[in-house]
Amino acid sequence: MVQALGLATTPRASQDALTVPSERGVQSLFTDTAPATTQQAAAAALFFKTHIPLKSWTATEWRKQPHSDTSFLTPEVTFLGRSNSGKSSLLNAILLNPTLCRVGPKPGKTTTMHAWALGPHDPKTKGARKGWQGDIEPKLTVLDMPGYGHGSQRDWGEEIMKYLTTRRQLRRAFVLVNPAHGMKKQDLQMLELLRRHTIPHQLIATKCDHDSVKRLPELLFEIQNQIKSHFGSGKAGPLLLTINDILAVAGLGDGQANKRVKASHMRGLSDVRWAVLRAAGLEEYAMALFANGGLPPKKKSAQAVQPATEDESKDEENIMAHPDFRSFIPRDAPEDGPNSEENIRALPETRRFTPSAPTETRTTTPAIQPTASSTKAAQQSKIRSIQTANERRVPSTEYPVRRNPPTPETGAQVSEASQPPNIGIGIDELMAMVTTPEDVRRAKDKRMQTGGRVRGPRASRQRLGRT
Ligand SMILES: Nc1nc2c(ncn2[C@@H]2O[C@H](COP(=O)(O)OP(=O)(O)OP(=O)(O)O)[C@@H](O)[C@H]2O)c(=O)[nH]1
Ligand SMILES: [Mg+2]
Repeated sequence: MVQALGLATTPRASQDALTVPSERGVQSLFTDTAPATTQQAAAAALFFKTHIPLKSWTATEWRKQPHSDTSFLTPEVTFLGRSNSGKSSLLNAILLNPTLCRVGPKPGKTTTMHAWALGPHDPKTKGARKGWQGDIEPKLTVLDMPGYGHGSQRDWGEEIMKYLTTRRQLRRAFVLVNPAHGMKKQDLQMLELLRRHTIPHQLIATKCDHDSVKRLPELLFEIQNQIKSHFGSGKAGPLLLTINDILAVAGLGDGQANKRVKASHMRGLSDVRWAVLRAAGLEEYAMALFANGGLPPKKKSAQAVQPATEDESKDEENIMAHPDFRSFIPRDAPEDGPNSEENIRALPETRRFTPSAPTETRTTTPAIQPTASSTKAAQQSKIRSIQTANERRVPSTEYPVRRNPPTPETGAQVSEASQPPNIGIGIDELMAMVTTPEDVRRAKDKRMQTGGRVRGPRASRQRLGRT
């Protein structure tokens, strides 16, 4: 059962086929999702090594993608955070390409959304890769976002708000926070927004290599306390489970743009990579890829795609058997062995995680039976559509699933536990988070009046007595 609960009981194999840089220096604290085992870390590293990022879209192009496009189904994860929190650096590090996203010491380096589609194509020809049987389909899209807060663009709020609230294939938003600065107002507002729209999210503490690293546990507790005191324990309680784990990364930048950072200085990347794969539902794929020595995992035969059984609709049992069962343990679960099955079963019913009501597809869509197709390509696409349809039948129970409001046609209801708390935040509030160049200039003026040092032409003019 321990394994079924997703605990990291697998001893670290000393002789793994693929070795990954030692990244365990900074441990993730508060992990309800078990940290990646050595094998999982290696599988994740192999996935990002074999799936090369290609620019998929930028800025507002996401709106133009037709729904029939295959990219519509490609899972997406995004990286959010204040300007200069290290989003682009983290992306470069996990995607193993130090020059992919522009990085700079000044806030506001990234000015628009960039989406990278990760597919198993040849990086030179961008076509099919040898040994991959022509498969170039992107498996995952990762997004680099402009930062909010100081130094950001005025149009940040509106566009990204629209993206976040309407993008259906968005599987998880990683919110990056510098623990030395703690949770700022904008970060808490961002969490409110994510909760309100039940967008799965997870915190990542960045730049943990600085002096702050010695005080890291203390700083992370502080972050957790800030979140707790901000949200309280009311109706938002169950949703607190979505940010149970704070991952920590370090050594991803040195203050100089595009300078290669030594891999040995990086910490915590494995856990982030694994979390990305988990968010996109690619763990099995990555492990199969790893087991297959970096070649495409063997596809399941059409027969292997079974229709959902009646048992699968029993949510309670599904949750118990779910490898991420630990994610559902409420924060204030009994202290003594909180992850033991007895303790979880001992929790009152109301305290257990209740999954949302069945999706419209589970009740209305019959399981799709595969049929023989004439061509291989047609067969493969058929299998894919069956898998997708069947996957939709049982929604992910790890995080509250975002869905449309219940419609009179389908009658689908959203259970109370998954109802977003009624926290008011809209475009206006988000716009207020954004600092304009005027704001920055005004802040500089203020600092000058109060005797603060200001750099730049105005300061030089002042020094030369020309003002
Ligand atoms: N020391 C240290 N510096 C880091 C780390 N990660 C990023 N940096 C530095 O922090 C600065 C900002 O990094 P970016 O990746 O550009 O930050 P960003 O969040 O993308 O910033 P915007 O694009 O402005 O929103 C750069 O100078 C990086 O070199 C880290 O883990 N440790
Ligand atoms: Mg950036």
